[in-house]
Amino acid sequence: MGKTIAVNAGSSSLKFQLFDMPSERVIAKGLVDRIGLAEGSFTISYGDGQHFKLEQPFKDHTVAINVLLKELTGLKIIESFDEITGVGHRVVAGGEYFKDSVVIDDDVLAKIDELAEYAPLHNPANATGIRAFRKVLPNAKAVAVFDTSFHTTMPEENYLYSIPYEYYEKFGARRYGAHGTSHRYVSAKAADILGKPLSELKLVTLHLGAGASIAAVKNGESIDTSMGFTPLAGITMATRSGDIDPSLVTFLQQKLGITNPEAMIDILNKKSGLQGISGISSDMRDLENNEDHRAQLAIDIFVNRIIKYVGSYIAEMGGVDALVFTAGIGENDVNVRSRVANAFNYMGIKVDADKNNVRDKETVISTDDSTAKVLLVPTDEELMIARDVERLAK
Ligand SMILES: Nc1ncnc2c1ncn2[C@@H]1O[C@H](COP(=O)(O)OP(=O)(O)O)[C@@H](O)[C@H]1O
Ligand SMILES: CC(=O)OP(=O)(O)O
Ligand SMILES: [Mg+2]
Repeated sequence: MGKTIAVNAGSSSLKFQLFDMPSERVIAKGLVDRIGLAEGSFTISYGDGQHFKLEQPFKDHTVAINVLLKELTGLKIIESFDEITGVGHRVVAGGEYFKDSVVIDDDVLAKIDELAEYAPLHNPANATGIRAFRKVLPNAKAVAVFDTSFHTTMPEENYLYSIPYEYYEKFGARRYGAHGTSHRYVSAKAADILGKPLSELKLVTLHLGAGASIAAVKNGESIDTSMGFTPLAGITMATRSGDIDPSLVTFLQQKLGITNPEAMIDILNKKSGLQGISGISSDMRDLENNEDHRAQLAIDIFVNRIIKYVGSYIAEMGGVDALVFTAGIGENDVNVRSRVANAFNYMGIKVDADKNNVRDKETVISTDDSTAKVLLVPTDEELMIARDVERLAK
């Protein structure tokens, strides 16, 4: 019995939820945004709809965590740090080391550091978060929950690239995927909504946030997913290119006079995607209300890449029982959901326009006669993380 904090450290943000366990009651949740920039903000909601907001710069994750814990006691959300007995950390890349969540020790932390190249925007931030919490809460049980774990069931033919086999054996060069905790959560919820065992379902889960990925979940297992060796691959994202011809990397390096290959990968990670195509914004909300041709083109490309993956996963599984939309865009964007799902009208999948006119709510949005269900399931990675802390603390 105690309180568990689930931490989702991004490259420039820190999301968290504080749970009372094992009841799973959410005591507080919030976000530290724009870490490392001149203007940062910290918001927290707790109690019966109470809100707190602080605007100040956050130099790094350690500062963010210190402020977070100070405010939790200051606002009397907790009396003392000792009440927090568990800390669960989202870690994006677990490589081939981690098929499940683990209690964090020095060896685990060293491996998370070692895997920085497998998720350059995420693992270093995740490791910083782990170290900062260790300092402040040295007695709490710390657990790492990996985005890649859920995808370790992929068959060889889907996780291997068509490159010399020895590169996989020697260097671990393969597809690992990401967002697994979210794909796992929404798959289980989808089975509940459909009233059928997960072990008998063919699902395509669409995690469409700033980072975005699609998974083919067959009989409860991930059999394929759009992200690759790193979270740069797959569909178009907020600032990431998704799939491109790898020859473009060296071609553009030469054209742009870039000698450091990491600088080129940085462009593909941070200056591409919706931002790169539109030249306006990486945020779908800004693009939808903008009539500029390139804003609309960015959305068209985003939708087109999603449709290609969904179609290929339906073919790969030999059918589909449900398409499941989640994350920032998937939970809120009525247009993207209807454009993607209605692309499969030819096989009898249909979205009901009225039912689809919702945001952020667990619901069925397909017509009664649709040949597969279309679902909206808000994700909850933090709850899954807290549950794993509880499981491993025993
Ligand atoms: N009302 C909305 N309509 C369309 N897109 C939205 C809306 N609200 C949020 N989003 C999109 O969701 C994204 C953030 O999703 P989120 O799942 O929080 O991503 P991440 O965890 O990768 O930061 C934003 O970049 C924005 O494009
Ligand atoms: C893996 C990944 O892309 O995560 P996020 O969507 O949180 O950036
Ligand atoms: Mg996310």
